[in-house]
Amino acid sequence: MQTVTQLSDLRRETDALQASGTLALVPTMGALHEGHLTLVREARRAADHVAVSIFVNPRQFGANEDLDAYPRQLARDAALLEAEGVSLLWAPPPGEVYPEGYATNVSVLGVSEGLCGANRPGHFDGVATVVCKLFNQVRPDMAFFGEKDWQQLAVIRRMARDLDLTRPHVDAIHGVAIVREDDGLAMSSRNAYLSVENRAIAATLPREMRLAIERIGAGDATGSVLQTFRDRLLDAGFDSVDYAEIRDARDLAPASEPGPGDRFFVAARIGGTRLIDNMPVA
Ligand SMILES: Nc1ncnc2c1ncn2[C@@H]1O[C@H](COP(=O)(O)OP(=O)(O)OP(=O)(O)O)[C@@H](O)[C@H]1O
Ligand SMILES: CC(C)(CO)[C@@H](O)C(=O)[O-]
Ligand code: BAL
Repeated sequence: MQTVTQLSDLRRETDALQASGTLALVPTMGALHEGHLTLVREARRAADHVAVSIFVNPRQFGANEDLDAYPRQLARDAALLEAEGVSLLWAPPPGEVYPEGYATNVSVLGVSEGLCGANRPGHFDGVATVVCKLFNQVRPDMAFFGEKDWQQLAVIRRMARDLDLTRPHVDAIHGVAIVREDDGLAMSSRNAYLSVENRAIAATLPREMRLAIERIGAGDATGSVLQTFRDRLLDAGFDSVDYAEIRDARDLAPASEPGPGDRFFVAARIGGTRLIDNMPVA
């Protein structure tokens, strides 16, 4: 595996890889876990070569968010990726991605609004901007993202479609199902922030989501199911629920009568850590 940190070295490496087959990109912010490694394995199955980027992107963190605290463990991550047969690790410093004078923003309307977009103003501009840059830097044939960040995936697909991206083309942007811990909690680098006590409470999130979906399936009124869901998370020990909403899985439009094709989206906070999850309604 080649580790590259400078743009001036990147093109040589990606050209060499693409001379002998297809190239898949897996963008990450590092602190890798089984969720990321599942993306890498799917990418390896689909392409001849896999590139992984590790970049903690300052532009997608709000002023009061955890940019400084975000876990950085490049040597450990590099060893994990090497063991998975990754060909290229692209790990630029912030100044390489946003040099002095950098002034361009990619903003995707519609799907960026609501859900995480409402709680984290500017977050999806930061995501769209850096993913657009990563695509142009690496020019992969395909890219892999996790469905844990479902709204992010919708934003990236919308951007690729709207900007007529070809490397990768929108049809080559793949979503990978959420990888969960044994107790159902969606894997996330931020789970490492949880105390032992809060980690146990965190598992009530997917459990309560399944219960709520069952009640909706049984015909209970959605409004009262969602209110009970919020109350039960707070009773379990969560500090707050940022949102608990059912939306169309594709365009994220609010669903008035939940049914097939809709998903349940939740963000909730515990001990200062913000957890997100989503599941199909039917
Ligand atoms: N549990 C998971 N299952 C599937 N994909 C995942 C999972 N966790 C992360 N990913 C995907 O890995 C990619 C990189 O995500 P990122 O590095 O932000 O990790 P993360 O665990 O989501 O971190 P964070 O705690 O910051 O949300 C994204 O496409 C994300 O959706
Ligand atoms: C896609 C991404 C790597 C862009 O910084 C990030 O949002 C993430 O890790 O999901
Ligand atoms: N996993 C999405 C990246 C973020 O929360 O900033």
